[in-house]
Amino acid sequence: MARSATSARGGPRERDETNAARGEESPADRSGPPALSVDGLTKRFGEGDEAVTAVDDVSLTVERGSVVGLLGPNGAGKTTLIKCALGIVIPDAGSVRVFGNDVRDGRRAAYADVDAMLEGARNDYWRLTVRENLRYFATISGVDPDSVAARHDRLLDRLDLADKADTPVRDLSRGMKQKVSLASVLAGGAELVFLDEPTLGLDVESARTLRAELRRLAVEEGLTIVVSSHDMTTIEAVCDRVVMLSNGRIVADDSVEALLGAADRDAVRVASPDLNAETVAGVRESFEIVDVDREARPPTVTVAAGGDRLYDLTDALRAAGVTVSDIRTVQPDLEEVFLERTGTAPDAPSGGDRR
Ligand SMILES: Nc1ncnc2c1ncn2[C@@H]1O[C@H](COP(=O)(O)OP(=O)(O)OP(=O)(O)O)[C@@H](O)[C@H]1O
Repeated sequence: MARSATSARGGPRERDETNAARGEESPADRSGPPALSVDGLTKRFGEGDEAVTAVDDVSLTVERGSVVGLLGPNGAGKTTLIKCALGIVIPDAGSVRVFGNDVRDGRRAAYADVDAMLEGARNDYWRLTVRENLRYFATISGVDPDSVAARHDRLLDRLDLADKADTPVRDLSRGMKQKVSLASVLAGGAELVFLDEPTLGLDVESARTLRAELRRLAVEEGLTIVVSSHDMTTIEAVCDRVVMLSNGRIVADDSVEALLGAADRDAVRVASPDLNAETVAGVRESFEIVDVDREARPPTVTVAAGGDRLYDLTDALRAAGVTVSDIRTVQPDLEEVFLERTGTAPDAPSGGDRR
C-alpha cells in the first residue's frame, strides 16, 4: 500500500559517475505489463482566474526495473503527477495503471507492491529504533518482518545506518532520519517506489550513499523507481531515463545519454577579471553565449565555440582587451538541456500562464 515518508529541504550538489558512463545494464524484467502507465493525465486545482493546470495531458510509461527521473522547476507538476499515480490526488482526466491494474478498478490490487517517499510527509516513528521502524513498515506492507531481516540488514549496511540500528530515530541527525525514511520505504520489498526529492537535506556523503543504494536496488534487484528531484547529480547518477516537465507538460522524455548527446556542442568557459557587461556584449556580437557568471571570481562566460571558432574567440577576446585567466571546454549537463528545452532552469520557479 502506498505510504508517504519524510523528506527534508536544502540539498547539496556534487558530481559522481553516471550510470550511463558506467555502462551498466539494468536487469529489468520487461515481461508483463509496465510498472506504471499513465495516459492523458490532467489535474487542475482551483477555479476561474485562480485555476492552475498542475498536470496537463501527461502520458508516460515506466517499464519494470527502470529508473525514471522527473525533472522540472518548482511548480512544474512533479509532485502532483506522483500523487495522481499513487491515487492520493484524483485526476480530472486520464488513467493510471500500476502493473497493468487500472487504479479505478481497485486500489488494493494496484498498489499492493508500491511504496513512496513524499516530500514533507511524516513517516517514521521517532520513538522506535531504526530497525523497529523497518520491521513495522514491512509488517504493514503485509510482509513477515523475520522473513526480510536479511534485507533490512543489507539496507542498513548500505545506507551506513548499521551502527544506528538500535537507536531511536528521534536521536538521529536530520540526514540520517531521511535515510531511515528511505529504508522504511524499501523495507517491505515494494517493486515500484516513488521518491520525491530523496536527497534534499542530505550532506554530500549521505547523498552519494543514497544514490549508490538506489542504483544497486535497480540494477541488482530490479526495483522500479520513479524519482523526482531538482538535484541533477541524483538524476544523472540514478536514472535510466528522464522526463522533463514544465508547466504541467512533458517537454522531453529520453535516456540521460540521448538527452546529453542531443545537447552536445562544443562550449568553452573563459574566466577573466576583464569580463564585464561591455566586453561580454562584444563577445555576443560574434558568438552564441551559453552562460555568464559575474559572481564567479574571476567572472566567467561560457561560449559555443568549437573547432576553429575557438581561435576566433581567443582573437576576439584579445582584441577586446580581455586577459584570459582560464579557458576550458564544458560538457553539457542536464541543467543545460533543460534550459534549452524550456528557457527555465530546473531549480527556478515555473513561469508562464497555466490556466
Ligand atoms: N493542493 C493544491 N491546491 C492548489 N494548487 C496546487 C495544489 N497542489 C499543487 N498545486 C499547484 O499545482 C502546480 C504544480 O505543483 P506541484 O507541487 O505538483 O509541482 P512540483 O513540480 O512538484 O514543484 P516542487 O518542485 O516545488 O515540489 C503548482 O502551481 C502548485 O501551486
